[in-house]
Amino acid sequence: MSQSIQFSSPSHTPHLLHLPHSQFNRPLSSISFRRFPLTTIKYTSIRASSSPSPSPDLDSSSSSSSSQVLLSPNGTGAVKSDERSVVATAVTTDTSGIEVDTVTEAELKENGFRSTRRTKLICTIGPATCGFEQLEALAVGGMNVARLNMCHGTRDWHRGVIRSVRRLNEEKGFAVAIMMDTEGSEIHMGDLGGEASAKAEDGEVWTFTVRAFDSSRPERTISVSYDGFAEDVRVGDELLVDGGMVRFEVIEKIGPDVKCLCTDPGLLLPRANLTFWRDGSLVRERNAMLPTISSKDWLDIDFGIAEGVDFIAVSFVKSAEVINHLKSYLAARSRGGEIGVIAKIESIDSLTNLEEIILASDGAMVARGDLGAQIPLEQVPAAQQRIVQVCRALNKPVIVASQLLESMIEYPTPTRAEVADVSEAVRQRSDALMLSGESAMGQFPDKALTVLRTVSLRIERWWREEKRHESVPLQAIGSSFSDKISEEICNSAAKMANNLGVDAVFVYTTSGHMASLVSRCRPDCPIFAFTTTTSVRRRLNLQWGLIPFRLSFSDDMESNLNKTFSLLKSRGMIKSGDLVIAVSDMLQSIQVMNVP
Ligand SMILES: Nc1ncnc2c1ncn2[C@@H]1O[C@H](COP(=O)(O)OP(=O)(O)O)[C@@H](O)[C@H]1O
Ligand SMILES: C=C(OP(=O)(O)O)C(=O)O
Ligand SMILES: [K+]
Ligand SMILES: [Mg+2]
Repeated sequence: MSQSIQFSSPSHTPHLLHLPHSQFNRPLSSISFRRFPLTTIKYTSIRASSSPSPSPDLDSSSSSSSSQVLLSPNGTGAVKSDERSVVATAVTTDTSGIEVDTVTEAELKENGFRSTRRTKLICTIGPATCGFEQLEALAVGGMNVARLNMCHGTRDWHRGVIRSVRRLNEEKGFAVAIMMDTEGSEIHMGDLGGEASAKAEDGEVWTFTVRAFDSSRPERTISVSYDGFAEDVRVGDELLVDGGMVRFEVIEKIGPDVKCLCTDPGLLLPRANLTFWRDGSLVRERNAMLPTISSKDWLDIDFGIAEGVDFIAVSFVKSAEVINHLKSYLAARSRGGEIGVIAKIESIDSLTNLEEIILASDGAMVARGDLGAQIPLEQVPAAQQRIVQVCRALNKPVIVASQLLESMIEYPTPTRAEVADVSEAVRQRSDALMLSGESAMGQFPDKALTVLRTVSLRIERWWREEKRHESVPLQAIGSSFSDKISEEICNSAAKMANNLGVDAVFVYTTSGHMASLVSRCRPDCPIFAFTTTTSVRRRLNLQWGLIPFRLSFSDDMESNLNKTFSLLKSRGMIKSGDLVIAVSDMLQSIQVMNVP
């Protein structure tokens, strides 16, 4: 038997209360069935109530699916190494209509709902991880999103990776999303003529030049991407490579060549970012002249649209304007709202305009690599906390990125300080953590991912054991009345979930919005998000606590629940007696019930 609260309007005939049904007639503990008063609130529109059968996703991964197909996500929890052997196959059973990746299935069966990982994991794909088997190992290890940094590699190379990830999703039932990260027009070094790195020693004089090389790179010479470089720098400026990992002082300018003395030695990596400082401040005039999205970036964006990426992360965002521009560009060229725009917060301007940028975006990234080159390092932790809080308040997913496990590029074990940094990001309840060089070109990509996964799980459990339910009041964000109702429903459902100790919140959502509202509350239990399209399912894979499933459903909640229970039960992913709260954005309702 279920207990429900429902909101309805005169223009919409709700399915009233969910009366006991043959499938729901287990008494809910000792509480006798009682109808909650039906709250009738007048408003003109109920989102999605008029479109109970959303158009099917055109994505190839869904084309073979029947209307009953239910897909479960990957990487929601820990994967023991001995499970890897069983993980390889997607299970498709025509009779039951279920398709599910065995990682999630095994996880839910063995450890129950509580053990699922809430913090999402992003891996930058590079030479160390671009093969199909390597990508599969990452998916099995918990990768929710694969990031492609357009600063590196050719479009053909990126296309190969995108197609491999898509194939992995189709063949193994994963829901790994793809995030394309733009190069941006910031100044960076050339590609070192094919060398993996170059060592700059203390006291050496190097030449930074805008000249192109005909053949191989002359010794101690670095090409620079920006034509105005030699004109803009001055003798005495400090040149920071890769956010200060290596430092030089400008000592002489000779036409297109700039002679620089190495003051902090280190490894120069291909296409590393360059910033310059004068009298203790970042030189920014030059940046203001350059477009946030360069002409090369626009071509990459067209490529991303054509290849169907799920997110575009925009480097060096300065204002909301560029985000709005890109969003209208995408709306005109890709199927409605299918590509999420992530603002990378990595410049002083982006901090100044933080709220408006985040409001305009579909999410943000704390891009600590470049941010740490633009503001003093000791200010980065406070900036991180502020960005995470603003994203939470405005209900946008937030990614903490760069150097989380930097030492694991070379070593199989992280430093204690790195573990503490990962823990802090998890404790701040950020949606996702990101690996960069650790997974792109490091020696231990799978181990680095395992560290993120195990540390996330442990810190999340610790949080729950300490019963640190969120006491932070969440500001109201909905603009329409219908949105406000959805928000109140999700806030209440999350609170009820914590107070009643339910096993899971089920959310039925066509656009994904309702699921993100539940995620925003960071409830104690996992959130099963049922959505009708594979593209929404993949995008939800970036958000905290959401286990996104694809399922075709109607606006009849009782039949949706029946269908979900029987599909999940038949695969052993839930069991009779589990306590569930269900919310839906078609019928704005909250129901509490035991799984029959
Ligand atoms: N697609 C790629 N091809 C080759 N190398 C890559 C690729 N993506 C990332 N890398 C390597 O991984 C390093 C870390 O990645 P990332 O942090 O995304 O780039 P960056 O250091 O340029 O900001 C890069 O410096 C580069 O050496
Ligand atoms: C994630 C970042 O951007 P990129 O790796 O593209 O420089 C960063 O600067 O931290
Ligand atoms: K980039
Ligand atoms: Mg950056």
